[in-house]
Amino acid sequence: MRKRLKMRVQGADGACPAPLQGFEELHERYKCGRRLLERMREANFKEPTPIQRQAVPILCSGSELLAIAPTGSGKTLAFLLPIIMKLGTHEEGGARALLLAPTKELAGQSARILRILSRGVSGLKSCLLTKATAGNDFSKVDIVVATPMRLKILLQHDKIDLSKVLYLVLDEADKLFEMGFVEQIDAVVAACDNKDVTRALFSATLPEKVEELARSVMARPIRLTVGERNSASNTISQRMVFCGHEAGKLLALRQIIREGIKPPVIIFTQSKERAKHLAKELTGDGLHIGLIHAEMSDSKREEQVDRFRMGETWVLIATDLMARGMDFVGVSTVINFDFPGSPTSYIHRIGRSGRAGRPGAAITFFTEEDAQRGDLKPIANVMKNSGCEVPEWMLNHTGEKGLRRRKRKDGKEDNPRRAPLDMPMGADPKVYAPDKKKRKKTPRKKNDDEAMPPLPKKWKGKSKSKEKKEKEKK
Ligand SMILES: Nc1ncnc2c1ncn2[C@@H]1O[C@H](COP(=O)(O)OP(=O)(O)OP(=O)(O)O)[C@@H](O)[C@H]1O
Repeated sequence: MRKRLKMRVQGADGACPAPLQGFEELHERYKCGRRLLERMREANFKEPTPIQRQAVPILCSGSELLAIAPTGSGKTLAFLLPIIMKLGTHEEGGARALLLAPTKELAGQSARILRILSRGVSGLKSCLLTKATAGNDFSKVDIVVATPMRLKILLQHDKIDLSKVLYLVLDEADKLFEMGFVEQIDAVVAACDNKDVTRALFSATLPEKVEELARSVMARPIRLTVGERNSASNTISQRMVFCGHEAGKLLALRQIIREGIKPPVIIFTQSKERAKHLAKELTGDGLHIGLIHAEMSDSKREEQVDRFRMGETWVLIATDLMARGMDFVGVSTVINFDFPGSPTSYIHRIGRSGRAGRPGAAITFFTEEDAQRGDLKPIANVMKNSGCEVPEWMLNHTGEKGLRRRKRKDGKEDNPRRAPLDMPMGADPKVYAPDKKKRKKTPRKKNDDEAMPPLPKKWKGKSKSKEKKEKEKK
């Protein structure tokens, strides 16, 4: 079965459990309750996807796991099922499973699926860590879903005990291990110090360097790969559209819309400024436009996600904030209005369509400057590897000396300077492009999740560890 489903297992020393034939087998093999199986059927999960067939038995057997499978291939259920099955029923005394995700939206989405699956099934209590829930009593919760920064601050204030955690899952693991998050991840991994903890890392992409880092927090994991490493889902048809210069992009977009495009659609820009500008340009075109970026308040972001999910908005203009993990049913097309900064970013952005085996489409705009920066070749290679036709010149085009995109020291993607969307045709982009040096800097948080609320008054008392020490003294 592994060969047929393009699954590869490494590091198991011949001890990898057999893949599942079907969900029913979970009852015989792992005593999965009938109600959970029923709930899955109700949710239309009839047959396991390849990653679920193999990852669920690995996690149920207690092995640590590094799982890499394409976008939209069902990784969420692959880590939620073993947790729900293994934790059984509600217990007080501290969280026994912890899910980490890089964005609030993704954490919220996983928490939502967890609630749907476990409601009325096991009595397990889960909590999504947000500003509003940060003061909760986590000793009464079985499963915590969080972003790393928020959790690290709770740990620093001694407001959560992770020593009972038996399952630690890092979703979109490569993003979590990017510079900026490493310190928080280290703190969380160190706090999950139960000797029986099982750690699992999931993503659609795992660059080799990041894999080394990821392995440093695990003990002899099994490495499971489904499909080709670092490739796009093969249900997405992909094409690039040449727009000349920045000014040509709006024209190209309106042309595509005029030709008829089926909603829902997601359009990615490289920055919140450009997302806002594009939304303004398209308002009045008769489209139902949504907009989401990291500068918005939590409630606004939530509202935008909900409206898009319910079909109230047809076109969601977004930054890379929405590129990871978000699952909107039936997104027909993803448009990369601004060229993605890396193949990883490309794979995740376009992976918002073509999910759960459905067909999807991705259109990527490029300008002469994108080609000069040498950005085309890596993306063209991803397209070719997933079976799309790509012109030969793109696969060989390495950009122009002196104009190539520079790599930042911290490994993060650097956004190139782009002329504004409303620049007149034929105008000199250098005149219109904002000068980086002169651009007014607004004070920015290191990353979005650092917006931690001040400690509620009731926390200002003794920390748990201080209380413990005092008790021990007595
Ligand atoms: N066994 C199944 N049968 C049918 N649909 C499924 C099954 N498992 C998951 N799905 C559906 O597939 C879609 C994608 O699942 P999920 O969000 O878990 O993908 P993913 O692999 O985590 O993607 P990404 O890499 O983008 O985060 C969801 O809509 C989910 O409901």
